[in-house]
Amino acid sequence: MQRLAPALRQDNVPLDLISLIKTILAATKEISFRVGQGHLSEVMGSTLDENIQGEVQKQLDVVANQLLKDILLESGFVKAISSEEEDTSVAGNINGKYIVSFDPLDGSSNIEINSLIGTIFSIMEAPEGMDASDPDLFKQPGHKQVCAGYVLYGPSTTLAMTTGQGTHFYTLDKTHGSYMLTERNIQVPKETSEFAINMSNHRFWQAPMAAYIDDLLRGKEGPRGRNFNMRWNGAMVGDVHRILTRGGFFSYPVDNKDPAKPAKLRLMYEANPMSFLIEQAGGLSVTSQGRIMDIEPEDIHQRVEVILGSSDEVEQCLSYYSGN
Ligand SMILES: O=P(O)(O)OC[C@H]1O[C@](O)(COP(=O)(O)O)[C@@H](O)[C@@H]1O
Ligand SMILES: [Mg+2]
Ligand SMILES: [Mg+2]
Repeated sequence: MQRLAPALRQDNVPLDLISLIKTILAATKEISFRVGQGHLSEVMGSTLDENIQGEVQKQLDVVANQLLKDILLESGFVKAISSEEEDTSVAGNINGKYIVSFDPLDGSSNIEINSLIGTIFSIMEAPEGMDASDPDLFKQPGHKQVCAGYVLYGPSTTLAMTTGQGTHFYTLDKTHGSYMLTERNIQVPKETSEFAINMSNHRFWQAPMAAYIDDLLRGKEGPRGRNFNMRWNGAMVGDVHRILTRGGFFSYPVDNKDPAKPAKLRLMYEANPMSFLIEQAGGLSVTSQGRIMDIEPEDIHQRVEVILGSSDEVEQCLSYYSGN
């Protein structure tokens, strides 16, 4: 079994990028330890503060954010960071080559039920000639990512990561504190009979998504001629991990539940990194209008519709929008 750094060197990943990845992963090892301590850790529970999205932050969100932020800003590798838990981007080293966006804890409503949570990150090169505090540093489409990944704090701590040369799984060996390469070149099967969507929003969806899901639910007797199974983790990291492992369809579509918030997932630190991982594993990741990684961002916290997973099923879903 190979350790992470030699595996990345073998893929000719630049040494400064490897150092940055190792820096992010050092924070995730600490988060993994704290998550594993559960209620033994004094960091469980809620703070009274709300983040910019108006959600009550869990204490663990705050701690995970602080760990990542501190280690990244101290490293000197980054020009700026942006995080779900920071209202604005935070300036780092003016000479830093990279910018990092992250969701320090994804699936935070799962914390108190001891279920799946994770950290999602996305790395791009910083455009030259811009100030470290310039929020426009982050206004680059997802296809500019040089690395993306998540760490899933499940029964084992698993890293899924891509540097543009396939998506690979690594497992944290807690006896040595090292991420070990456990599966190279993950492939998302083209076909699937499993879907993930928050069904409780059905009445708020647009007609094409409702029609697509209704046809899946009709199973063997419906137009698809086979039965479909459903899974929903309430944490995108858990759902995407299942899809990378055995295929599947995932969507958080636009809905009219809250007109001020037609989409739920965040482009910069949820949709873009997951899209890079899924595409590098042969899957598709789109909105009903086009490829997610081609979206020109306008805001570091912008939300976006997400439809991703096994390519045949994503295409099936899109055919309901195009009427084909
Ligand atoms: O509450 P719902 O509708 O089940 O939404 C679940 C979705 O919300 C998220 O948890 C949002 O992430 P955060 O926990 O980082 O806010 C996604 O991971 C997940 O897919
Ligand atoms: Mg999240
Ligand atoms: Mg979060």
